[in-house]
This record gives sequence, C-alpha cells and structure tokens, in this order.
Amino acid sequence: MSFFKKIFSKDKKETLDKGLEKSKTSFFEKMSKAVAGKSKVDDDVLDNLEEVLVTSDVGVKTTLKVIERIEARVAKDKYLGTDELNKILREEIAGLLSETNTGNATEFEVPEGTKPHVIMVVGVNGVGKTTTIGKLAYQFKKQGKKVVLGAADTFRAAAIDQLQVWADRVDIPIVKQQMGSDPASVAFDALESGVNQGADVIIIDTAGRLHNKVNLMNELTKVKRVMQKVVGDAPHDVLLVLDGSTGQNAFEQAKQFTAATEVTSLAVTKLDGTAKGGVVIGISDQFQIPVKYIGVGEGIEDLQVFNKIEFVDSFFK
Ligand SMILES: Nc1nc2c(ncn2[C@@H]2O[C@H](COP(=O)(O)OP(=O)(O)OP(=O)(O)O)[C@@H](O)[C@H]2O)c(=O)[nH]1
Repeated sequence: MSFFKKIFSKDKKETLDKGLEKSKTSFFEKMSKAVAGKSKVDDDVLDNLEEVLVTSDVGVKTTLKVIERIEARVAKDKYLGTDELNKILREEIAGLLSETNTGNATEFEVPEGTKPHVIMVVGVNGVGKTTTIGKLAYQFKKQGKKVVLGAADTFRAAAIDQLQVWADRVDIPIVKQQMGSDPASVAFDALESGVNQGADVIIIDTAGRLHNKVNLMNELTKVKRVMQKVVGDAPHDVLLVLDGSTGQNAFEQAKQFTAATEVTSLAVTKLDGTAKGGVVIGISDQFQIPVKYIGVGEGIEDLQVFNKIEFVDSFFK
C-alpha cells in the first residue's frame, strides 16, 4: 500500500468514525441498558437486543435475521458473555451483509468501457441530491476525469442554481435551461455536449416528485429514452439518493422509487447528523441494489464509497 493510500484510508476512517458518532452513542447507550445486570446472553437480553436494533433503524426484517444468528450462536456456545455482545454483533452483521455481493468497493470508480459514463440521479427534494452530485463530480475530477453536469431537475429554479454553485465550486461545465423546461431536453443537451467535449462522466440531476408515481415514472422513462438517442446504452447508473436521517422513511422512498424506475445504486446521506445510521445496515441487507455511497458530512470530501466491512467495523467499535 502506498504512503498516500495509507494517509487517505486513515482520513476516510476518521471521517467515518466521526460521522457515525451520534448513531454509535445512541446505540451503545441502549445496549448498556439492554444488558444491565446481566453477564450472560439469555432470552431477556435477546429480547432487549431486538428492541435496540429496531429502534436503531436497522429495520424489522434485518433485526430478526441478526437475532436468529445470535440465537444460533448462543445455542452452540452455551455460554455467551454480554461483554462479548458487541464483537458478536459486529461479526454476525458483517456475515449477514457479506451474503450480498455488494458494498465491497473502496475507491470511487467508473467501469471501463463506458465513455461517457452516464449517471442519472434521482431522489426527492431535500435528501441531499445536489450535494451528492457535487461531491461525486469532485471525486471524479480529482481522478483527472472530465465531468459534465446536466441540470434536468427543472421543476424548481433553486435546484438549477444549486447545481450551478457546485459546478462552479468543482470547476466543471454544466448544461442547463430555464426553470420549467423539459427535463428530457436538458438531459439530451447535456449528453450531446458531454460527448462533444469528450467527457468521461456525465451526471444528470432529475426531479423526484413522489406525490404522483405515474408522472414520476413517465418523466424518468422519457428522460432515459431521450438520453438513449445520444448514448445508446445510457444511463449506465441510476443512483437513488436517500436521506439517512429520515430512518424508516428512507426505506419507504427506496421502495417507491424502485417501483417507479430501475434503480441500480443507492447513496445514503446525512448520516453524520443523526442517530439513525443503522438504517444503512437494513437497506444494504434488504434491497438487492447496492449502497454505493454514504454522506457523512457537509464538506466536499465527505461523500464516501460505502464499504460494508468498514462501516460495520466503525459502527460496532
Ligand atoms: N450533514 C450533512 N448534510 C448534508 C449531507 N448531504 C447533504 N447535506 C445537506 O442537506 C441539505 C440538502 O441538500 P441538497 O443537496 O440541497 O438536497 P437536494 O436533494 O438536492 O434538494 P433540493 O436541491 O432542495 O432539491 C443541504 O444543506 C446539504 O448541505 C451529508 O452527508 N451530511
């Protein structure tokens, strides 16, 4: 491992540890109550643990799987001390998540052979969509890639303005039209401009109004169809951005969006400001779609590639 990589990994770990602080404090407080006065993991402790996991936003289905695994260990080991519970949780949750072949990445990367690589970003207003696009663009630019943004969230002027702010900050071109114009037309222009400029990555921001699923579906389908007139197999990635601080609501949004369009990856933001970080464990267990990125702060460097082992290590440390 190079010196640079070592430094980077340390920074990444520190940011992750700090970002998950609220979730961890809340989790460990609940855990110490759950095992108070007990030295052995018994049925009472397991009941309490179940409640801790559910109230930490891990989600009921995933919680039940974790409890089942711990029950199996209790049955096998006969005596399991409560002082070992964190370590066991860490092992069992890592084991559970490793059954899905996703969330193993350690670097921001664009697959070989798709140039331009087109990422269509979806998600409701306020979840951190624009910020995630900006941070992602910054990471790709840092790798020397040519990035172009497309402001196809034309529903609100603020969305276009905010994306412009990020384009300026990262110093990359943006393709936009007036508020209210056809999102598909903006996406078309952005792809055409990106292709002409020899872009490696084109990131398209889209509006996500959930109040009408049929409209949302139609709009996203149209944007995709029009993009394909320029780049036949676009979009290569449909990234759904979810606000981690909304806990179970993020689950609901994931369900609704995946029903409206084919989502290929997830970003879970705002994990730093919340005690609901456990939601990432449930989401990565329950959706067949990989969590690719997590937002652990407002700074430009605070979007991380999600790695389930690093995450679980940080969470249960
Ligand atoms: N603490 C924290 N704040 C974040 C993170 N990601 C985004 N935010 C903040 O969340 C707020 C909303 O982010 P935007 O990127 O504007 O959200 P959006 O989904 O694009 O919303 P609109 O532009 O309003 O449609 C901003 O204040 C961001 O700074 C994160 O990982 N951590």
